Amino acid sequence: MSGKSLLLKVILLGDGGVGKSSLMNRYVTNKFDSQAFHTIGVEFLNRDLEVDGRFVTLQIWDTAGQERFKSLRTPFYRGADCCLLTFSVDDRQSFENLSTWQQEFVYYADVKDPEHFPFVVLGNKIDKLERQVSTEEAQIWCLENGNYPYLETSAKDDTNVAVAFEEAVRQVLAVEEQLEHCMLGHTVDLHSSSKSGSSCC
Ligand SMILES: Nc1nc2c(ncn2[C@@H]2O[C@H](COP(=O)(O)OP(=O)(O)OP(=O)(O)O)[C@@H](O)[C@H]2O)c(=O)[nH]1
Ligand SMILES: [Mg+2]
Repeated sequence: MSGKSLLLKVILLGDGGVGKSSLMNRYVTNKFDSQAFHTIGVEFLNRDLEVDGRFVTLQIWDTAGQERFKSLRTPFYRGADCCLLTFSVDDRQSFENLSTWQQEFVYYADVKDPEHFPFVVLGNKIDKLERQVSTEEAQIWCLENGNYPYLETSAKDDTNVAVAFEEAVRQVLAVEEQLEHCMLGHTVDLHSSSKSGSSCC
């Protein structure tokens, strides 16, 4: 087990009102406000956690989903280690906008290798009785758009909230491990006469 704490920046994106601030506040302060105000620009909170023996400080960046705040949020995308694409299961439009959010993130964060970037998709407000998006179609979207993990959450009931942030950490650590593995592979190649090497990078 490594004693060093890793600082990871995760960013919550998605339409206004889907529950991004509520998820962050539930996770960090264990509070829920049924009449939360829209976010203006960005806010962030930190939380320390341990995942699979690694100590991590999670820096959670909560962004304003409303279109009029676009120029206030996009400068903060750079340097994010993971992006949580969030929609609300009772709001079909917020689900249909996931691709737009994904593209906006890749563009403004200047992601060099979008295919391997760790996105996690969250379907929030599963405590609501009337859904407009089924679990199956959300899973299909995730499968077809990059094989992203999909989690259904409720910031109100505290369902899967910690699991969602832990999954974000796992995704980042998995990419990091893959990179380390590739670098090791290349080191071995330098001393090898064989042309066959690791192809994972
Ligand atoms: N029933 C239910 N309501 C929720 C849940 N999460 C958030 N809400 C409510 O939905 C509304 C919007 O939540 P916010 O967390 O402010 O949404 P947001 O995504 O941060 O919105 P912007 O800041 O405008 O981007 C608030 O009234 C919350 O109380 C949830 O899991 N279940
Ligand atoms: Mg907000």
